[in-house]
Amino acid sequence: MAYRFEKRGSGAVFTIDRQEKRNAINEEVMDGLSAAVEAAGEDGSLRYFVITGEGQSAFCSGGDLSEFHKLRTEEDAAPMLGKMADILLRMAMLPVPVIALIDGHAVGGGCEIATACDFRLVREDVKCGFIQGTLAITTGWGGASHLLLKSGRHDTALRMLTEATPKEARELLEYGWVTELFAGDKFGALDRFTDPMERVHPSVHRAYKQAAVRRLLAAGLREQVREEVALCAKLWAADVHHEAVDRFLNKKK
Ligand SMILES: CC[C@@H](C(=O)O)C(=O)SCCNC(=O)CCNC(=O)[C@H](O)C(C)(C)COP(=O)(O)OP(=O)(O)OC[C@H]1O[C@@H](n2cnc3c(N)ncnc32)[C@H](O)[C@@H]1OP(=O)(O)O
Repeated sequence: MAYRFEKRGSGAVFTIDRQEKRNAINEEVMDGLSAAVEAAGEDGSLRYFVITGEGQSAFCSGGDLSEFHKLRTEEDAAPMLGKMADILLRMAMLPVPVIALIDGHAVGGGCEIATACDFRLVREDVKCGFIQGTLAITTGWGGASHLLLKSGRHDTALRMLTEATPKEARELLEYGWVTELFAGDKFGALDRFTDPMERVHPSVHRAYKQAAVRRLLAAGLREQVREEVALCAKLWAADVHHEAVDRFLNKKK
């Protein structure tokens, strides 16, 4: 199984479990996350939803390039990009706080997943970044739209996207992307973070979350994500992208 979905106390935790691929997202993980988001949306007892990666090497390394490299054209790429973008939108709109528990590097689509969450708890020595630019594509799962609408700072958001380099967690704390840094056990960090929330009636969280979602939707998040998917799909078809992915996949051969 490429993922796990478990209740943990009053929360639910989705764990991507593909350490050998640095927790890259394939169709199986997408389908699992989609089902988990649906179940979480229907669970009235849930206080928060957490997404994390197994092991300490990577939270998530983005789309599984060995699997998605077979998508060659704009028409091939758009459904895959649109499917994950829709799952992340639904995850972002869950009626409870959504937390990315980042205990390893988060790059490419992994950084998009984290950005779609409400909070990002990040181990202090990991790096995160929208490295898609190094593959001659933009973000294609809606990450830039989530970032640009949620981020207080236009300049740091654009820097993250355009520089396309993984950045130290400490720098991303200054940027406002990291909510809180941690060292040591990730579930200890999660419990310290959720402890104050546990003392507030869950209906309060759900009410604030509803207000936050309403603001994002009013600002056009859904439409912007759709445009982002289309733009990425166009770039996906170019030779320069396929050559960059070839280089990544063949780097050790
Ligand atoms: C498709 C959607 C698109 C989007 O819309 O956002 C994307 O996500 S594009 C994908 C962006 N991701 C990448 O470019 C890959 C990034 N990976 C890395 O930078 C590194 O792997 C890492 C995450 C920093 C970890 O580095 P390290 O610990 O040194 O591991 P390795 O690099 O040696 O990787 C081990 C193993 O895993 C394979 N791997 C890693 N990432 C992916 C991936 N995204 N897809 C497929 N395979 C991946 C890597 O090839 C190695 O395999 P082996 O050589 O067979 O061991």
